[in-house]
Amino acid sequence: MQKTTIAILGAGAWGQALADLASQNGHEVRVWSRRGSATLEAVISGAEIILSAIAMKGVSDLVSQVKSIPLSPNTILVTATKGLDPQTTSTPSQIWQIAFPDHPVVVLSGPNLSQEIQESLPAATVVASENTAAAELVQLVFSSPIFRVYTNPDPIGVELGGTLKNIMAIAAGVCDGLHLGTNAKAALVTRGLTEMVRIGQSWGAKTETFYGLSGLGDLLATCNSPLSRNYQVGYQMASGKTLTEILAHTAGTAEGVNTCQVLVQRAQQYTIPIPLTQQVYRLLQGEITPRQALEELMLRDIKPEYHY
Ligand SMILES: NC(=O)C1=CN([C@@H]2O[C@H](COP(=O)(O)OP(=O)(O)OC[C@H]3O[C@@H](n4cnc5c(N)ncnc54)[C@H](O)[C@@H]3O)[C@@H](O)[C@H]2O)C=CC1
Ligand SMILES: O=C(CO)COP(=O)(O)O
Repeated sequence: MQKTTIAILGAGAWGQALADLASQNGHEVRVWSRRGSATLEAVISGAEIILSAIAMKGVSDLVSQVKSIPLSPNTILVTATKGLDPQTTSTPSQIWQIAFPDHPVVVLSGPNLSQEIQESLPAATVVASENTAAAELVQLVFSSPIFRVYTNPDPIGVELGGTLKNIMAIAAGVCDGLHLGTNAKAALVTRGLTEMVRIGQSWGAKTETFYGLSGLGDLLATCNSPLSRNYQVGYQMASGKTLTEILAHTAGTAEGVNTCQVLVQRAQQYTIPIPLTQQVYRLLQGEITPRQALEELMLRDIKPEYHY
């Protein structure tokens, strides 16, 4: 394909991996980091695609900074952040789209542990947008023999899959850390997916999106890999460490911690049942031990698996 100019905002593990994938495909890639020497203006000037891969806590501020810089009207905005805004409970793509109503916004999300991608191991991802042409361009830019990219028309569903699975990955880490066995893990991941679907429906996401790469796919990757920072948080909590101790020694961002708090707030507002998320929340708050969280989940009122 034609050489494209891409600005990657965020030089963390994920921003760097995505920058390398685009560079390997021959595109002109410029990376901006808040600690780097290049200005934001210089990095995004003339870029056809601006991709943000920063942590959730910086998204609103970054959006305001980008908004103060004139962009070409065709510039495509891509978000690869997996989190929720604590003030508004909005997703990153919603924040970008509200600030740039006339620009196409694309969500990039999938089972993509950055370390494996940096080792050139094969992976697949999803680029989702209401603007099909924008999603197809981003698909072309990143597709390679080691990175298979699918398009999808449900950006909110794709984004929520990647965001909500982080809470389940914390729970899966606890499950493995307590050596609860394969049956327990299967039950947790399956009921976790049911909870993700329920939350997604309240946001207007399509149910089937959660059964794809960005939902079930990312759930499986993150709940089963010690490379996941969220899984590590749960695993270490099972050994009795406090959240503060764990985060002090965690390299990188475990978004599930913040997402869990925001989701509890949103679930109260919209009356969404979120039993697993509630227990992860209470555990992270230091209100209960991992064993107590397990007991409370197992002793809930018995009920049908589905309400058909
Ligand atoms: N590492 C991975 O395997 C994957 C990560 N993600 C998501 O990508 C996002 C970034 O994750 P990582 O790169 O792994 O984290 P990281 O901790 O390695 O890097 C975070 C980046 O965000 C920047 N940042 C943090 N606060 C900021 C602020 N206030 N203003 C501007 N920049 C700020 C940091 O400078 C850094 O460049 C997260 O939402 C994560 O869930 C998504 C897919 C895979
Ligand atoms: O989102 C990820 C894989 O798709 C990365 O997971 P962690 O943020 O838990 O490391």
